[in-house]
Amino acid sequence: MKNIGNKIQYQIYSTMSNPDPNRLPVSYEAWEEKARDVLEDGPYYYVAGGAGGENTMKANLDAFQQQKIIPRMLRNVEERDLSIELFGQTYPSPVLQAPIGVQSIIHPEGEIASAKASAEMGVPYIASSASSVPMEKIAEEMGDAPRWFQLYWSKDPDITASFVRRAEQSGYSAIVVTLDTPMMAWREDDLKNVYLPFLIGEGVGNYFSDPAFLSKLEKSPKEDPNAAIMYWTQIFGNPGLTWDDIAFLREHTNLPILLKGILHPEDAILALEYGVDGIIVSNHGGRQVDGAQGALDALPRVCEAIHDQIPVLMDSGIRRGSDVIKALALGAKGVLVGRPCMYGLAVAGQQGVKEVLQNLIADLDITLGLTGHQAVSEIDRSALCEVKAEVEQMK
Ligand SMILES: Cc1cc2nc3c(=O)[nH]c(=O)nc-3n(C[C@H](O)[C@H](O)[C@H](O)COP(=O)(O)O)c2cc1C
Ligand SMILES: O=C(O)C(=O)c1ccccc1
Repeated sequence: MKNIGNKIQYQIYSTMSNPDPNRLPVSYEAWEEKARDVLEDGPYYYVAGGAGGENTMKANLDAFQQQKIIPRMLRNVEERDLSIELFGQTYPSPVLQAPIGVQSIIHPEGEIASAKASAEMGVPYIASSASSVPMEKIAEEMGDAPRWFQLYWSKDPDITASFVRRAEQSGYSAIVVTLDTPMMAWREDDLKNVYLPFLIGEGVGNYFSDPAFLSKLEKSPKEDPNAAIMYWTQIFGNPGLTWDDIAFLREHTNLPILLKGILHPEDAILALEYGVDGIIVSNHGGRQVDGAQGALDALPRVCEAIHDQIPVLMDSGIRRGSDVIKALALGAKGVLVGRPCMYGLAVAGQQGVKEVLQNLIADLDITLGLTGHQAVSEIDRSALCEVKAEVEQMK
């Protein structure tokens, strides 16, 4: 992805004499607005909404606004390198697609369209446990392109073990365990709209194709869909988990294990003690604990606790290239992008997701150069204004 930003800018400006009347949006805000036009209330608010009064959703964006970059000059930024290394693999940029379930409510091609867009860009796709289609189908469509599997740790250990085994067998190269969603949060929009996609059989593709899940049913999901959905609601989450359960996962996979949803530095230390391979600082896009700290604000203390022993990624609020720079400056090795891709999917399927990713990476590349960096690996705290930290110390 050398100098992708200049190439994309050139491509866009070269259409000046022949403008496309059906051009897709560029800014995050315009994608969201268009998605609002094409989606019904239920699915739109399911994606766009957050927990409670959406204070954490706002805190995620505010945290990025509060950090300021100080660009450096005269540093030869003609050639720029966006690539990163994680678990022995090189990825073309520090951007990954966040795991997002139930994408069939957003677009008929759902996860297949998003995964193929990822594959086109070489952007790792993190397939959700709650995907509309089985993980094997996503894998098949992606060929050799990089992909990770996100695990919702079921109350039934047989299903958990089976998911991990299936992910390994179908070429996923890391397991992301989401810890912040052992149950669905209080989401006021969904309660108002009386909208929960699983109750209409969406987002259960991995479960309805799982031998361990199916073996617990008296009748197949085809014969008795309601019974299958009811059983799903009983086994989906596992609020009883503790740190000691991490050993169970270790016994069942050799893949790198990342914990998603860490905000507290002491949990970061526990993650190290329990031997996981990476963590993802996240508040689930403000969809779980309303009032939780903005994810970017949680990042520095978590990184201090981790001390570079394992990679720290982050998500929740990444919208533009400068947001990626800020996250990397505060210690993240990479970032996950959630809602922006889903608005791309709603508006224009695979092409929409591809353009969202492409534009974000192009913006990142240009901003990298303009801030005086030749490579994302060079970015550190010195890229940011320390005013905020100084003010905090004075308090
Ligand atoms: C509609 C929707 C569904 C999601 N489903 C999952 C999921 O299945 N598993 C998971 O770990 N996170 C899920 N997330 C959270 C994302 O992985 C990610 O943490 C969040 O979207 C990042 O914030 P952003 O949307 O501000 O980029 C979901 C988010 C949205 C918006
Ligand atoms: O909606 C979500 O945020 C989410 O993580 C989820 C949980 C279960 C199934 C699908 C998505």
